[in-house]
Amino acid sequence: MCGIAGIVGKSNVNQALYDALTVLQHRGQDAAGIVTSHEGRLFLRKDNGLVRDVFQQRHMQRLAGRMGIGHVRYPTAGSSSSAEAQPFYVNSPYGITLAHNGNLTNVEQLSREIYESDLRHVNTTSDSEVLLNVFAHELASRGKLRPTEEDVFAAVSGVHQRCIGGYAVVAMITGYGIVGFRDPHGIRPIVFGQRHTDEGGVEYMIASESVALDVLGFTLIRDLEPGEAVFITEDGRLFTRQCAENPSYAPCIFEHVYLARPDSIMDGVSVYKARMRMGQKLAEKIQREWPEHDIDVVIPIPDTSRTSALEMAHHLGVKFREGFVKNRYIGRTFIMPGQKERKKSVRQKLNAIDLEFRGKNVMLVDDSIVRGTTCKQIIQMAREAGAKKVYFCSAAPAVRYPNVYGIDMPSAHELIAHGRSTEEVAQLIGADHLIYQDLDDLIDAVGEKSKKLQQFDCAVFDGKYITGDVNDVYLQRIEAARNDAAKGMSPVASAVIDLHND
Ligand SMILES: O=P(O)(O)OC[C@H]1O[C@H](OP(=O)(O)OP(=O)(O)O)[C@H](O)[C@@H]1O
Ligand SMILES: NC(=O)CC[C@H](N)C(=O)O
Ligand SMILES: [Mg+2]
Repeated sequence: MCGIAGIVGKSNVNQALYDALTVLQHRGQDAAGIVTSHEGRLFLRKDNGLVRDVFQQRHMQRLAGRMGIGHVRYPTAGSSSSAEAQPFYVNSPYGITLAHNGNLTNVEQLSREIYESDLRHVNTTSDSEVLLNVFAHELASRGKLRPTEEDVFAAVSGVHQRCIGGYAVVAMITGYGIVGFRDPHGIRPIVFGQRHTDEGGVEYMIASESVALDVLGFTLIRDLEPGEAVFITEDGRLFTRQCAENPSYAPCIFEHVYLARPDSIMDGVSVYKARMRMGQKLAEKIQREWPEHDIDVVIPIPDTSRTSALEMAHHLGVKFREGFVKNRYIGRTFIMPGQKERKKSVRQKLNAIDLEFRGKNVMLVDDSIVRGTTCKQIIQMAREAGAKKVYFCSAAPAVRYPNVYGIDMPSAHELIAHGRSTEEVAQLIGADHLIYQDLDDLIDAVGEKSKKLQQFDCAVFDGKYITGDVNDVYLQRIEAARNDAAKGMSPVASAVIDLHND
């Protein structure tokens, strides 16, 4: 998951895009970028680092223009080199820049096609640069000097026919406008909204999560449907079109578990409320399967599990206490690139308040257990703080299978629950008792109040990949290419062939 944003405004959009990326920072901490367009010229700034580190005042001053797009990156393909920071650029046709959240599963075939049939050159190993070239080729093949919305939507249909995987995209066509589109299963999220300027004009924004619209004073119009595209012209006219032949809703359920901010509304569902229902269902499971429990206190593992832990404690009728204090200057550990960094960060990030643990049977609650980095250390910290018994609860089911649609979990063997029973995981992490949410309960927690959400991409829990093209051979290939050890090898840095960027 990365964060994407695009704005067509009535005055310079650089500051608004910067603010939007700051709000979306939880979706990617590795690199950030913004490109704006002014009188047919593009202005780009992108690099590795957090938003606040990448953009200095001199960069902001250069980013002139009333429309632009931005990106915060968490790599799932290629390398984490700054050459793969987004947005990406191609000069033909029109000058197109693109920012992508997701991951393509047929990128090897597409790369071949781009070179052999489309006669295009791609200079990095990023799937997003491939996606940009597919879109550019489809738009070029319309053969128009001045593209209309019909041409843009036809190009998106071409992308849907060729690309497989998860993708939520914003792309800027220099001199024409900004297009946003979503893959035909709606795996990755994307919304759009509007705000009125004091002069009575309307500005439009496209973003990964509604919280970015909220914070910038835009009102949410709606989510893009799976397969749908929205095109906003530079002069502020908005068009939408369904561009896929057989679209179906199967959004990634992990957005609700961990990725998204709780104050976002996704596909009509409040992430906050979905997490509360996860907590309630966990409490019901404990009451059902362990009615004689002796839990003295429920303690969340900050940050993401707070919402479900509070609700779980309430429904269990057990005290809720904040037993861990989080260092507000440390970001999310799960989306850090290497295991060494992740491990170190847990200790730096969380510290126990001993008096909440001493002599008690504590139930620690996290939103999920993925590699087990967090829970192993946290359980040890709880014991060191004097807990009598340490129980552990996960608001998501066991993560047993890789993700291939935009979350960096490529290697089954790095997942602590892969091929292991709940008891085996409990032993490995050192818990006296471990409880996972049932998948049906998670699905109900997210979808029960929604008519359109009957299906989700739950591949990390059940191994069923919604795009139908993911088999063992593919999984072995990405595991070999992207496991932690492989990523740790020094990458052959791609040269930056790009717009001026300093
Ligand atoms: O089993 P693991 O591999 O450790 O992954 C799971 C943990 O990682 C995430 O926390 P993170 O620190 O990324 O973010 P948060 O502050 O939003 O909870 C998640 O909330 C779990 O705590
Ligand atoms: N997490 C994402 O959405 C990543 C987007 C893209 N696959 C990249 O690696 O840059
Ligand atoms: Mg966490």
